[in-house]
Amino acid sequence: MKQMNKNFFVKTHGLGNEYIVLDGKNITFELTQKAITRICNVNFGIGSDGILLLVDSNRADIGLQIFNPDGSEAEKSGNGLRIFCKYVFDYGIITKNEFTVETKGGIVKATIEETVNNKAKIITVDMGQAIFKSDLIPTKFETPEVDNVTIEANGKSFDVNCVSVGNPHCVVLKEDLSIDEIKKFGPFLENHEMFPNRINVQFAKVINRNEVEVLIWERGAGFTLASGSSSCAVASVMKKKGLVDENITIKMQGGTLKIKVDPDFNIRMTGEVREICSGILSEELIEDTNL
Ligand SMILES: N[C@@H](CCC[C@H](N)C(=O)O)C(=O)O
Repeated sequence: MKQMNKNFFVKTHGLGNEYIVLDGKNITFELTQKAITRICNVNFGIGSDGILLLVDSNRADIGLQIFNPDGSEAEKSGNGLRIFCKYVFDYGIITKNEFTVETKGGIVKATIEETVNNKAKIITVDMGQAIFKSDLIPTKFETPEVDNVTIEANGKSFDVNCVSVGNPHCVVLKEDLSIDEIKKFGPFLENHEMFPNRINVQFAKVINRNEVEVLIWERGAGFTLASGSSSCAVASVMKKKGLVDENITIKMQGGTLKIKVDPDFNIRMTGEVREICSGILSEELIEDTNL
C-alpha cells in the first residue's frame, strides 16, 4: 500500500460524473456539510459531483460513505462505487480483484475486469436487487408500487415510475429528451412532497430492446452527465415493463454503461473509470471549510 500524505485526495470520473475520494483516517478536518459543499464547489474548492469517504467496515472488505455536493449523504452511487473501487485497487488498499464494499444502501461485490499498467480501468459492481415497493423506496404513495402514476411538478404532469437500487429513483418515459426540460422540472420532481427523502430523476427514451437513452437530474447534485445508480434504476423499470431484454446499454451525455438485470431484478453494472488528478487539499481550503 502506498504511503499517503495527510489530506491526500484523488479526483476520478465515471463518464463525466466526477468524485473526490478521501480516506477518513487520513484527513485532519471534520467532513461537515460546510466542508463538503466548499470542496465540491468549482469556484471555492476543487469542484465535484460528490465526495467518497473511505471508512472501516466489519461486514465487508471495506466501507464507503457517499456525499452529494449539497452535503447530504447518499445510500449508494453506481459511478461512485466504481470510482472508489479503482481508488482502493490502484493505491494498494485492496490487493485482490474481487472484493466487497459496505455502503449505507447495502453491501456490493466489485470485480476489477480490466487493468492498464496495473491500474483498474473497467469495473463491474453487483448493485443488489431493485426494490419496487412504494414505502420502501421510500415514497408516500398508497399504491403497492409506483408504476405510471401521474404527479404534477412546476405546473406540468409527469407519469412517474419509482424504484430503489439502494438509493431512490423516479423514472419518466419520454418520446423525446430535452436537457432544458429536465433542468426546469428536475428540481421540482426531486423535492416533490410524495418523496420524503427527495429522489433522483431520470428522463428515459427506449431506443430498442437493448438500448435506452437517459438524461439525469440527481438528488443533491443537479444535472449530471452520467449516473450509475440511475442507469440501474432505468434498466430495472424498463425490464419490469417488458420494454427491454436482460442486457441493456444505457446512453448518457457522458458515455455508456452496460447493465444486466436478471429475472429476479438483481442488477450488474459494468463501465469505465478514469483518474483526473490527485493532490493534497490546501491548508487554505481546509481553513475555509471552517468559516
Ligand atoms: N452519481 C451517482 C449517484 C449519487 C447519489 C445520488 N445523487 C443520491 O443522492 O442518491 C451514481 O452514479 O449513481
